[in-house]
Amino acid sequence: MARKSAPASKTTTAGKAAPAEAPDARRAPTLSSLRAEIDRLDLDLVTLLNRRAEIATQIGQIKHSQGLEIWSAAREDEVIARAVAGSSGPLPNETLRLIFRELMSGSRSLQKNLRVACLGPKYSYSYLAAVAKFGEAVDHVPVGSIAAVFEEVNRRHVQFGIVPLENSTDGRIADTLDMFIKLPNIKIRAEIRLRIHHCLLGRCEWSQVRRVYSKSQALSQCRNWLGKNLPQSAKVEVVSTAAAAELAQREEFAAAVASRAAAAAYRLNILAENIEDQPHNVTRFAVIAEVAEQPTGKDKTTLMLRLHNQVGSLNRILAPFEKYAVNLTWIESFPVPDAPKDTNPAYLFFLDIEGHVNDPPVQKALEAVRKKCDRLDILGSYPRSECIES
Ligand SMILES: O=C(O)C(=O)C[C@]1(C(=O)O)C=C[C@@H](O)C=C1
Repeated sequence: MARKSAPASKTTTAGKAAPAEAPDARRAPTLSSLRAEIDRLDLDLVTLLNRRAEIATQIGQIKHSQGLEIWSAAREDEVIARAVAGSSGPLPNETLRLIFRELMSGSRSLQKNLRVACLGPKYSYSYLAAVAKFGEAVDHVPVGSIAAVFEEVNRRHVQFGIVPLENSTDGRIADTLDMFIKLPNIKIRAEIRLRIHHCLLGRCEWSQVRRVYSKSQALSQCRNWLGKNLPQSAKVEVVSTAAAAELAQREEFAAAVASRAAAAAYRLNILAENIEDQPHNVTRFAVIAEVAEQPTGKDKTTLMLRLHNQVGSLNRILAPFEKYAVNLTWIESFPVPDAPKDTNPAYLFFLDIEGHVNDPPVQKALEAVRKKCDRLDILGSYPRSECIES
């Protein structure tokens, strides 16, 4: 347990006079006395951390015996929220969040070694989102495309995948929505709302940059900045921001728009930071898996609907949500990929609603919606999440 520092009063609670203070106790703490105190606290922490890990292992055994999943997004959010609420500083909340994330990542890995796929290479924003949700103690499996993340989950090569759903500046990520159409059995298990700060990375001087590599969305999120500050350079789209950083590492007069973490990983200089046009630039990622999530009490649900190609069909499917007071938080239309070309294009709609599919008002609304559309897929109910820094 944490030891307390020397008492301020010389009188004990029992009213007896305390023994005279040793001369050195009155002196200001020294570097070595403070370090000795930290050494003692660290040993106490190690004991507590191991005790916690033992309990998490027992929980893992119970989960195995009951066929329950090891990872619980809702429980992990709850543990972090409780730690932050119980803190009176001076550690910043973000630091506490990172410590508890790694603590749970470590205790989870004692229960089971999880594999998590994301769009790579390492230090892409998808990779940063994966680390933000699962910590470092999982096998991160960076793959070459969003489609490959879905395939890895579908073939059970990994338990979870991380895919971007939408960006606050740039809108929906078509490659992800397209894969939900192809593999509607894949479920959303959690969301990660990651604040995205882009940097310009390179080996040369800013004035020498001839080409700027990045993922299309990142180039688009920095369009004004790039137009103003690097008007002469060619903008070249590549598969991910981390792939762009790799290229900027190899080419002398190239730069990449990528994360600060990518700068360190690919040994690049940060030529400029926070170059995103909108200061509030957030990407929402989905954690995808084969199995759906249990209700947590503060959930949302993502739906995919195919409408009849008729007047008023969108209106008809929205009415039940109003009737049963189910709040709608996102709506995106997407042309049906396999629709015949000679007719008006048919549209799929992606919708987020508040609540879990097991909640009675959501059930009633969905029962009514199902009767009014061609097809309804429930892509998942999962806990709503806070925005976190990248
Ligand atoms: O509470 C649990 O279910 C645990 O398995 C323990 C624990 C933790 O370390 O706190 C670990 C993994 C889960 O994802 C959530 C929490």
